[in-house]
Amino acid sequence: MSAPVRIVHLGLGGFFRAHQAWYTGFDDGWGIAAFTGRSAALAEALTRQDGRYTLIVRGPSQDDLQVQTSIVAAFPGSDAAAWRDAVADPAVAVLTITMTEAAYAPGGVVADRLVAGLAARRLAGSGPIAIVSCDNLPGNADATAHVVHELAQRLDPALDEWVTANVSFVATMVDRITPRTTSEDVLDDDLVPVVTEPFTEWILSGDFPAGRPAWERGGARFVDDVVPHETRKLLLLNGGHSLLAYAGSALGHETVSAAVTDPQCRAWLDQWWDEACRHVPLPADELTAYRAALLERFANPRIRHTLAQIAADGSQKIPIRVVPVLRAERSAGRLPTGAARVLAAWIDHLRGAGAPVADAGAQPYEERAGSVREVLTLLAPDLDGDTELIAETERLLREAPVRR
Ligand SMILES: NC(=O)c1ccc[n+]([C@@H]2O[C@H](COP(=O)([O-])OP(=O)(O)OC[C@H]3O[C@@H](n4cnc5c(N)ncnc54)[C@H](O)[C@@H]3O)[C@@H](O)[C@H]2O)c1
Ligand SMILES: O=P(O)(O)OC[C@@H](O)[C@@H](O)[C@H](O)[C@H](O)CO
Repeated sequence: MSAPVRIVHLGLGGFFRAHQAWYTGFDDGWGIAAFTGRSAALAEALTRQDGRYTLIVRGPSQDDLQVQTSIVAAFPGSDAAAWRDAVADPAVAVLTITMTEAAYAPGGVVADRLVAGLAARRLAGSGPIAIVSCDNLPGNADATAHVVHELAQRLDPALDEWVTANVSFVATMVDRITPRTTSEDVLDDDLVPVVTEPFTEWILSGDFPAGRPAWERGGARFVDDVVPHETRKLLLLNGGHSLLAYAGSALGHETVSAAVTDPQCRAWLDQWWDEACRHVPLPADELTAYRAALLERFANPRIRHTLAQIAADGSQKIPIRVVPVLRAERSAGRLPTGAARVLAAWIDHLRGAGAPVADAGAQPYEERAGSVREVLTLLAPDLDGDTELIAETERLLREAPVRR
C-alpha cells in the first residue's frame, strides 16, 4: 500500500527524484505528491507507472538499480486545482522545491505557485507547514521567503500575516550530480528512470512545525547553520562546473568528465579552487578532502553530464558562483586569475564560443559582450571601474581557445 501524501513537491524533474524522493524513501510513512514546472509528459509517464521509477546509481564501473516508490501521485504544473488541494491538505507537512534558479525572480513561478497554494491552505484552516527550497541558490530559504512575502503582502496583507505565523522556510544545501535523462537510459520496464552518481549530500537547517520524514536515515544532516556548507558547494562544485562548462566547451569538450581529464582544464580548475577556498569558512583539511572527492566525481566516465546543460542560465549562475570570489579577492588586494578566467570564458560563450547560449536572461549581456567593462556594469557595478581586473579579463579573452 502507498504511503499517505504528507509532502508536496514543486519541480518534478531528474534531481528531485535522485535526491529528496530517494531520502524520503527511507521513511515509509511519508508519500509525495509531485508537480512538474510546466510539462505534462513526465507526470503522465509516472502516473502510468503508479509513481514508481528506477534510480540508476551509476558508479565508475557499474550501475546499481534502485526502484523508488516514495512518489505516490504526479501532476502537471498546469493543474492549478490539484496544486491548491494538495497544499491545502491538512495531512501535508512539508513542501519541497526544485525549480531552477531563474524561477525565483520576483513575480516568477515560485512565488506564484507558493502563494496560490498557501492561500488555499489558510482558507482550509490546515495550519503550519515547512517549505524547503532545494535549488542551488545562496540563502535559498531567505530567497523563497522574500518572494513569498513580497507577493502575499501585495495581494492580501492578512495572508502575509498568516504566512509569517504558519510557514517555516528551511535552508538547505543539496548535492547529487544528476544529468538529464536521455533516451539511452530508458529501461524495458521504465520509460522515465533517473541516472545519478553514488555520492549524495543533504544538509538542512530550520523548523518543521508539522513534522518531517526521518531523512537522516538516508544520511541527511540537520545543523544550526548551512552557510559554510552551501558556500563550499556553490563555489567549489557549481563554480567549478561553470568554469568547465564555458572554458571546457570552448576547447571542444562535451562533458564534465572529458573536460576535467584535460590537463589544461584541470590546471584552470585548481587555480579557481585555490582562490575560491580562501572564501569558504571551513577547515583546510575538509576543503582538501572535498576537492579530492570532487575530482573523482567529475571524472566519473560513465556519467554523461553535458557542459551544455550546465552552461544554461549563466546570467543567473555567474552572479552567485563566481562574482563573490572576484569581489572578495579584489577587496583583499589580490588579482584572481582563476575567477577572472570563469568570467572571461562566460563572456566568450556569450560571443559565440563553445556551448550554445540557453538563457532567458542573456540578452542584455550578449548586447554588451564586446566590452568587459559593460558586462561588469550589469553583473557587478562595484567592479566596473576596476581597470586591473578588466585588463586581466581582456588578456584571458585574447588567450581564449580558438577551436570552436
Ligand atoms: N541536476 C542536478 O545535478 C542538481 C543538483 C543539485 C541541485 N539541483 C537543483 O535542482 C534544480 C532542478 O534540476 P533538475 O536537474 O531536476 O532540472 P529539470 O530541468 O529536470 O527541472 C526540474 C523542474 O523544474 C521545472 N522548471 C525549470 N525551469 C522552470 C521555469 N523557469 N519555470 C517553470 N518550471 C521550470 C521543470 O519543468 C521541471 O519540472 C536545478 O536548477 C538546481 O537548482 C540540481
Ligand atoms: O542544476 P543547475 O543548472 O543549477 O547547475 C548545473 C550543475 O552545476 C548542478 O546541477 C550540479 O550538478 C549539482 O548542483 C550537483 O549537486
